[in-house]
This record gives sequence, structure tokens and C-alpha cells, in this order.
Amino acid sequence: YTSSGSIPKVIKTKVAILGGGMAGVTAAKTLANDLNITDFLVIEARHELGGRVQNVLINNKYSVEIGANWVQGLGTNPIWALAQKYGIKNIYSNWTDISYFDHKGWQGVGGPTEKQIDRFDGPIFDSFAEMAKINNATGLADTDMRSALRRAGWLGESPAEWAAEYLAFDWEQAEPPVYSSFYHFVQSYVANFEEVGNSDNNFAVDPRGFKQVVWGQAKEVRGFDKKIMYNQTVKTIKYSGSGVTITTAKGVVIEAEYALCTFSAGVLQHKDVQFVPPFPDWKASAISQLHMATYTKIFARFPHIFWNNTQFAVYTDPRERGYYAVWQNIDVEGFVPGSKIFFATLTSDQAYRAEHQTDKEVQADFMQVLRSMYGPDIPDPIDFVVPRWTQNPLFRGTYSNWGAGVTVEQFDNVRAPLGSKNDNISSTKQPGGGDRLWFAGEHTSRKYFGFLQGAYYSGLAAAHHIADCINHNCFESRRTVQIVQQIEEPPIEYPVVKIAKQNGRRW
Ligand SMILES: Cc1cc2nc3c(=O)[nH]c(=O)nc-3n(C[C@H](O)[C@H](O)[C@H](O)COP(=O)(O)OP(=O)(O)OC[C@H]3O[C@@H](n4cnc5c(N)ncnc54)[C@H](O)[C@@H]3O)c2cc1C
Repeated sequence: YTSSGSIPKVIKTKVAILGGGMAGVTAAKTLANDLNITDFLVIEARHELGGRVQNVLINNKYSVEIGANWVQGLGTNPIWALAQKYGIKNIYSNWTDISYFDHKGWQGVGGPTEKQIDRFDGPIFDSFAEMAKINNATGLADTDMRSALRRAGWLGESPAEWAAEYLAFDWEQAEPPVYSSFYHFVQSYVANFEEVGNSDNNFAVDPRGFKQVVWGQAKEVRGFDKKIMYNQTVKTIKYSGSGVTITTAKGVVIEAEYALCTFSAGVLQHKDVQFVPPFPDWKASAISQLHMATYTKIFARFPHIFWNNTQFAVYTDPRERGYYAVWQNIDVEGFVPGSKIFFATLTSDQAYRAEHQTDKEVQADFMQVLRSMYGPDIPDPIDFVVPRWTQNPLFRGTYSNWGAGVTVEQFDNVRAPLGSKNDNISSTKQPGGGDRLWFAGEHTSRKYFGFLQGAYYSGLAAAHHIADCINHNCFESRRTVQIVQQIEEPPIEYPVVKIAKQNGRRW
């Protein structure tokens, strides 16, 4: 399917997997290698697999990851197993190896920002789990994270506090506390870092790219290169109780008995793809409640190193929260030594602003901050890379985050399948019974949203559900879901979100 001119106009397949990222490729591998379903086709808009696991070569030599970079939480994290299986070069990322700066330069050892970090990472963070348990036991509703911080005694009013909470919170969630759910943050933290048995974060520095976690899985499927269509952008997805018809921008029509849509929450929200019929209200409203956050890494390669030999630098801006606050040094032994690459991360509003500036304007801001940190004499960069994830119609942001008050039922509505005659009946429809269009992707994972493991587990589970339907067991899906959930998502112990149900359906 990769050579031009040889694609038939109408293609029939049993399962169309829409998207060749972690979720889509995991589903393909599970169907083929575990469930004996080999009649499927993966449809991908880009020229390669990986989706949001993407690298670029700087100076044709140094691979940097513009998308996912860390295996977050090692232990039982399936991504850690894949990274080891495919020999992905990675190294322990020491999140405490930091130099602190502000607009007057180095803050010295034990300066104001470092003191606030110690407070945030210590007593404040430690109080979250207990607070969540109290909320749960007393039936208190979810709040936003800003309220939770206040309750823990953190007011976040000084520049040093802004920098500390940005590093500890926004730099992971890609959104500020006020946008984020307290419950889902705690739940996600427990799931990703505590339950897996090892909370370390390892940083991928493989010259072949971290995308090998996706490519490696595809290579395990016999004949995968015959089951993938690259450079085909899906434009419409028409679904009913008897199948799904997909049309691409190049006019290729794929008639599938079942389809799995793995496009990001941002793609679904922007309506880049037309669904026919449009989503029922219970699903449209759940999708609109997702946040598609943005985490933008801006890379610069310099003629020589002028920064400290720590893995990280934190900059405290006196005026603006989150303004070029976190910097990373990859010219460190075990990372990419000799690269002379230093990079900054912007999130949320700061990232949106940079996306709308020209590269030259971004570079001017970037250098102005660096000069206040390291002095006026530092050189300009030789190479400069500014990814624009929010503007990219294949992603529309970087990963999902959940706002306060979203219920577990709404999570489930995001991933609930469509196609049966009961689609428009909220809260009463049983799963299965004709469902043809299924959903997967990091944003459909209740516990691991935002992470590669969320995409992985969602692909695994969707493959099992679709196989059940193919094997005429669709009505058994609820039972199967419980089984799959044991593979997919270990049960949530706390905190369970105790809020009135809204359009509760399924699972
Ligand atoms: C900057 C950044 C940093 C991150 N950091 C980490 C990290 O350190 N650790 C971690 O675990 N996770 C991280 N993540 C999250 C992780 O990358 C995602 O959770 C995961 O890759 C999502 O996989 P997916 O299969 O759900 O979606 P995607 O990877 O988005 O896959 C969907 C696929 O669909 C394709 N597509 C979209 N629209 C169309 C269309 N119309 N037609 C055809 N194809 C289409 C896309 O090209 C893509 O290949 C990061 C993400 C980003 C962007």
C-alpha cells in the first residue's frame, strides 16, 4: 500500500485500525498475535508509525524526542518491558539534579525556589493521598487542584512558589492546578508511580528514536507492511450496526466490519474528522470535557556549553508564572554527550503563545531568559527547533488531562463504542449488540491517561472487545471487559470519584 498509484479505490477489511500510534499498533499486534485475527488494516496519515512518539535529528546527527521521552514509573509498566525488549537506550533521569536561577542569575545553594520545591515535594505532596482518602470516606466531591493545594496549606502566591509548583505540577500535567482535577491527579499519580513498584523515570536517548517502542511491536506482526496504509488522512467515518466506512482525503474508501479509532482527544474535539452520524450527546459532551493539554519542548544547539553540569535548571521569572521555567541539559554523560543541546519546556498558555510566534520571536524570548540566567555574553544557537503540537491537525495538543468534577462514568462514555441501535439512549444501553466503532488512545484510559501506558492498555483492551464481537460474543462484552480490565487497568482502590452520576453507561 505504500507505493503510489497501486491503491484500489475500495478496500474491504474486517477491522480498520485508525492511527498507527501506540494504541493502534498495540491493538494490531494483539489481534494478530494473541487473538488470531489477521484480517485488519492500519490507516495512518503520517509516513511512519509512532504518533506522538516522534524524534527529529538536529544537525543530522543528534536525535531528540519532540514527543514522549520518559518511561514514567518503571516496575510493572508495560512500556518499560517493551523498552527493554527492543533494546531502547535510556538512562535514569534525576529530577532532583537541578540548578536554580532567576532574572538576576544563579540563586545559589538553598535559595528561595529550592526551599519552596522542598516544601512542595515534601509535606504538601505527602498530604494529598490522606486528603483524598478523607474526601472519599466522607463523600466529598472532587475539587480542582488549586483548591486542594490551598487546603494542604500551599497558597502559591510568590514567584518562587510559582516556579516550584510549576516544576512539581504543570511540568507533568501540562496544565496549571486550577485546570486540573484533584482526584484524578492523585489517582493517576498512585497508578503510574506507586502501584507499579518503582517510581523512577527513565529518559529515552536512543539514536533510532523512542518510537522503537511502537515499531518493535509492529515488527512482531507477520506481514505488517502489507497491513498498513501510510500517508492516508481519514476524513469521514460512517458507522452503523452493520459496519464502518472510512473515506480518506485521497478518496480511498475502506469498508470495514469493525473500526477502532485511536485519534487523540484534540482531533476529536476539533472535528478534523467527520463522524456520520454525529456523536450522540452523551459522547459529545464527554469528549468536550477532556482537556487536551500542550507540552512543548524547545531545543537549541549551541557552539559551546555555558550552562551548569546538572540535568535540569529551573528559572524563576519575577513576572510570569511558567515563563521558560524548566530547562534540560542533554549534554551529560549517558544522555547525548557532545551534542551541546539545551532545551526548555513550555506548557498550556505559554506553549500556545510560542506556537503563535515565529521561530525567530520564540528564539528571542528563549535567549533573553537564558542571558538573564547565564549572563549577556552567551552565544546564539546554531540550531533551533519549535514543535507546534496544538496546530498539528493530527494531534491538536500533546496529551489529555482531566478537569475537576469529571465522573468515572464520563470517562467511560469517552471510550464507549458506537454503532448499535441503542446509541442514542443514554444510561440504559448495554455494551455489545452491534457495536462497530470502538475507541482507544491515551485519553480513553481511566488510570493512565496522558501516558504511553494508557495508550498501550487501551489498544490491548479494544482488541479483545473487537475480537469478542467478531466471535459473536459481543453481548458478553461486559463480562469480558471485567477480565480485560484486569489486564488493562488494575482496579482503582482510591479515591473513587463520588459525584452524582451523569449519563452513566457501560463498563
Ligand atoms: C510532547 C509530548 C511529551 C510526552 N511525554 C511523555 C512521556 O514522557 N512519557 C509518556 O509515557 N507519555 C508521554 N507523552 C504521551 C504519549 O506520547 C501519548 O500518550 C501516546 O503516544 C499516545 O498514543 P495514542 O496511540 O493514543 O495516540 P497517537 O500517538 O496520537 O496516535 C494516533 C495516530 O493517529 C494518526 N492520525 C490522527 N489523525 C488522523 C487522520 N485524520 N487520519 C489518519 N491518521 C490520523 C496520528 O498521526 C497518530 O499516528 C507525551 C506526548 C507528547 C506529545
